[in-house]
Amino acid sequence: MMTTRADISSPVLDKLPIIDIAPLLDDDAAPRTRNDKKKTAEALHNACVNYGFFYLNIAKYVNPKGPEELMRLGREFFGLPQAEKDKLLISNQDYARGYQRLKENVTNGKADNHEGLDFYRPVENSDKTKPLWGENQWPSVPTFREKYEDWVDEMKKLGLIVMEAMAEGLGMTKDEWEELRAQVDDSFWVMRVIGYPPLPNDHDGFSCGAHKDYGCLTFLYADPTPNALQVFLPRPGVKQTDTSGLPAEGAEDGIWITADPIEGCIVCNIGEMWEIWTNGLYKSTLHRVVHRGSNYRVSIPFFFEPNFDALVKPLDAALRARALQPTENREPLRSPIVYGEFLKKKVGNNFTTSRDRYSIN
Ligand SMILES: N=C(N)NCCCC[C@H](N)C(=O)O
Ligand SMILES: O=C(O)CCC(=O)C(=O)O
Ligand SMILES: [Fe+2]
Repeated sequence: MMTTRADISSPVLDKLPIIDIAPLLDDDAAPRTRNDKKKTAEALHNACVNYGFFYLNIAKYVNPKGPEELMRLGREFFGLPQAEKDKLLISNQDYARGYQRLKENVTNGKADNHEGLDFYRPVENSDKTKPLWGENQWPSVPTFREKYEDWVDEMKKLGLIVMEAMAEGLGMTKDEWEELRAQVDDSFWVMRVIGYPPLPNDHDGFSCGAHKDYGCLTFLYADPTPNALQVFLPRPGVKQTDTSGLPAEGAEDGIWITADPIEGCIVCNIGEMWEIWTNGLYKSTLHRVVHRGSNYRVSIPFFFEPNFDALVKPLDAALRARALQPTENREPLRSPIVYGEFLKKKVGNNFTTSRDRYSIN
């Protein structure tokens, strides 16, 4: 079952896979059910090896009315007068939790053409002078908080469901899964509500520059706007037509494909922690947002991340797979990191306003 990156010059692989999570929701231990779960786990494994980006059909898991309502509430917030939104500025708290004005986010050193509202896992003994340790700032839009908190609960549970299936797909034993589970069972999750006006001056710049997500699994619910989210698929020998959005480390040959919303599905991609856990077998995929349409786009990514204190290092199951490869193809062993420390560095680089607070030069 263990495969390496497949030949992605095949045109069929330009289409991101769609994986139905329904078999993972069934508690029935009947052999048939087990087999369906196994197939789903294998599909996740292949999607992670070949793309790092895929759709999860969650129609059996959430009532579509839920996320539609989140979208409506998000739009209502972004539609408020600037002074109202500014009451929730991240500078009131820990320079992470709260509202960020248009172009306050930075990616690859350039301002992103979006505004956003970020929430993190609440912490005990909150202290707004400590990076990431402040309090969430909820808008006064009626029912906003309760509806979004419901979504957080649903997405946290979904995170564990998908993680367990991925553990199976990677060939982990029950004990190995328990060990991994203990690193993600108190997820230091992040939820963003992002508002994207059209790009100014004939589509200058990026709505969000090319990046990898930081943690484990991103679950993205977006409005139906097409051609906004783009995913980079490396393809040796195929020169990109548009290199401008790429950071240097990812400046390899390949193509950008769009990941347009599909009804009943969320877009899912894996973050850098999966890259470390699998020692590079699963690549965290570069993506960016280039919103050239004339509407105001809203997206709601939920980042299911490891626990703040999780020590993330290559998993034995990934090292077993690595041992099967010819020596010359083996990736060097990744260094362990503590997720929370890694996150602090990332967030410190994220805003024009936060660098001093996070001791970034
Ligand atoms: N996990 C989060 N918050 N993801 C948002 C990533 C957007 C890229 C970011 N400005 C960067 O430069 O890394
Ligand atoms: O808005 C989107 O479609 C993606 C946003 C994103 O990649 C992020 O916030 O990390
Ligand atoms: Fe992202």
